[in-house]
Amino acid sequence: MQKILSDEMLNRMPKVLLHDHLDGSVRASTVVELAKSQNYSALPTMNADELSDWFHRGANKGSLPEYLSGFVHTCAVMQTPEALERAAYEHVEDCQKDGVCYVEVRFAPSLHTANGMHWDEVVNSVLKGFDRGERDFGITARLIICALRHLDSHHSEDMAQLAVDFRDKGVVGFDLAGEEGGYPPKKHLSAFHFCQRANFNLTIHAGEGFGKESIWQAIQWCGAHRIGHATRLIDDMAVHENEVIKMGSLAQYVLDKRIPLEICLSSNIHTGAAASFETHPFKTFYNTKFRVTLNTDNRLMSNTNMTQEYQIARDFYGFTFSDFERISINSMKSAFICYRERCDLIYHVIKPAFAKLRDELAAQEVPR
Ligand SMILES: O=c1[nH]cnc2c1ncn2[C@@H]1O[C@H](CO)[C@@H](O)[C@H]1O
Ligand SMILES: [Zn+2]
Repeated sequence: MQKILSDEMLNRMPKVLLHDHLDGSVRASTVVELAKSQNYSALPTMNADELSDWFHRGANKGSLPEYLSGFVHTCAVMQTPEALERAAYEHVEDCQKDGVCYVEVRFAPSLHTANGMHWDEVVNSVLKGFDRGERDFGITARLIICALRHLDSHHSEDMAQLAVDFRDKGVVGFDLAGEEGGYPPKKHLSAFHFCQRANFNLTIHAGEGFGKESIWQAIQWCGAHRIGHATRLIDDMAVHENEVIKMGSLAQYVLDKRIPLEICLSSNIHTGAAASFETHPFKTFYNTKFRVTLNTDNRLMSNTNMTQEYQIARDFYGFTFSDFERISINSMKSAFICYRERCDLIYHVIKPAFAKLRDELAAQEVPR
């Protein structure tokens, strides 16, 4: 019989988080403290709980541009090396408390130069926070650098170069983020080609605020190895009674090449990429054997964490212990660290922890 998976057990499952924005996940209390110390007076409230609600209300309007509007404030208070290091350090701590064993955090360095920091200093400060966090909390944190899709191709080329420059210091990938409609990834081809020639990792936000064409461009023009969100990939499939009965060539390609999809359930509801958890295509993707991963996107704006995303998978899609183990392992397989490190984490961290939890579950009294 199916055992009940408690929230506490979901929290303790070793989770792998591949899509999590630094500037969308900073603690509300930290935003308030930084604002006070920096005399930043534009926050709507100086009360951390109210601020947290305010961010979430602003994000939960069913549109990506509205969702993104709150980032002005988090970025405004992260303009010094100390503030960035603190946010990065706390990020690792929060992930560890959430049962995450490996996290790839992303952010856009160009949003942190308002007070004159150079990109190198920006990136170094975040990596310093991760280093300290890794030592104190015993989990692994790596960085992905985002270019912003509404800026020009010189900007994305600079960010691609920056990411590759830091490849041996903790940066593992390059991404394109920001408003999707009207800003196709193809506009930043030179940055992606630069990364490809450097044998570097690429993920691209696509199929969230725009349709499947954006996913197609991200993969076939830009060479993305993973897709951020990919929600609208469902538009390339004919579904009847929850079964995929026909697939277009793009969906078939994504399935056959095992391209990982960085699914962000709560965030998708907030931005309007999906209307509800019930109608979200995640379960269809999972049942059809797409390489899906579960992610938070923005823990502050979407008022979530990994345990909560796992709760949603349990409550709305009937996920079992084995499903969660598969998701954690598949996510780790999809990470941007090297193969040996991925295997190490799978065989020495994830599998043993799931084995222990499985024993605990087996020891639970079975109702007669
Ligand atoms: O769901 C999203 N879709 C697209 N862009 C996003 C999303 N969440 C955050 N950002 C954008 O990425 C930047 C760097 O972290 C953020 O400042 C925000 O503008
Ligand atoms: Zn994102």
